[in-house]
Amino acid sequence: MTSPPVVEVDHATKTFGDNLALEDVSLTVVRGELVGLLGPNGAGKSTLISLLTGLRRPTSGAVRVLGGDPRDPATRVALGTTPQQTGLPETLKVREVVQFVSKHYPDPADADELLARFGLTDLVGRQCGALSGGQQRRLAVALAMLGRPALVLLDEPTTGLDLDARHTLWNAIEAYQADGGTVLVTSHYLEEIQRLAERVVVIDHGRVLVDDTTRAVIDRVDVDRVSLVSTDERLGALPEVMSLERDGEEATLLTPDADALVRRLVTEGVDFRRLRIAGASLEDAFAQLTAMTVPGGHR
Ligand SMILES: Nc1ncnc2c1ncn2[C@@H]1O[C@H](COP(=O)(O)OP(=O)(O)OP(=O)(O)O)[C@@H](O)[C@H]1O
Repeated sequence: MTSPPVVEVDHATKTFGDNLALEDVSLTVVRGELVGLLGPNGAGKSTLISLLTGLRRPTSGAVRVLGGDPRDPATRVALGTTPQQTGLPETLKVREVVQFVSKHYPDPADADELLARFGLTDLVGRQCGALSGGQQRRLAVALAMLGRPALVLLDEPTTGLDLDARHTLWNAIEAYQADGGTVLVTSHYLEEIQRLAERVVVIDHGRVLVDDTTRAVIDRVDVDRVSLVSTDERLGALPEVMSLERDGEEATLLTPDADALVRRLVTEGVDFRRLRIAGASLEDAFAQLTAMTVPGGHR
């Protein structure tokens, strides 16, 4: 018998009064996938996650996690989650919270190993209220993985973290996936999703715009990113330039044809130095995809 997908969202719609937060969303995630869930503010990401954690019920359609109803405790025991806001008991020590959470699961992970993975070993005797925001965030994600869940849902896990703490988290998330875990992660840091996720689901105005491999999503945008140092006023008006951002003398522009742009710079006698050309990023793809939608969910 084949096991059911880890996540199955089947034509799910969620309304809050007149507000259509999700419209006819369908999504399947199988074991071992690490999927990035992207969308602008208010797109419906947190609503979708709340359906998967069983905190909310779809207005119509169905949501199943490991073949079961996520509102059923027997299903939820296989689910780890980190909400956007971290709420840890202030006066409990890290060790105590870990023991407490651990007791809720039939086959918890080795706590020492998990804490080491998240760089928290030296903090086990510290009260949660005395942890920095970044340490609390790391602990929250570690707790989400403590019960050896088949699926973890991470809503903005690295918001507010410094680069070191983000790297620690990324490595821990990858280690969890390497152990066979399945991850659905939202983030406003698109370079993070580009690094972690093999697959990206973009939602906007409550609808799935794109569901594809990260590589394929990036390849949809046929643009190059060109950076150079130049004060020339004509840059933004060149026909090969789609968009231009300036940071002092540093200019970053998007172009559909970097070769043609470079030829143009030379023939027009534009003064420039430190020219660098890179392919499009997930951020470029995301900007282009979501710019194509208008409020109301029409494409
Ligand atoms: N409890 C609620 N009552 C009424 N409307 C809600 C409720 N929760 C969410 N919404 C609305 O549903 C839509 C989707 O919101 P949601 O929080 O899912 O978006 P999001 O993609 O997670 O946004 P963000 O990136 O800002 O967290 C928004 O229009 C929001 O205002």
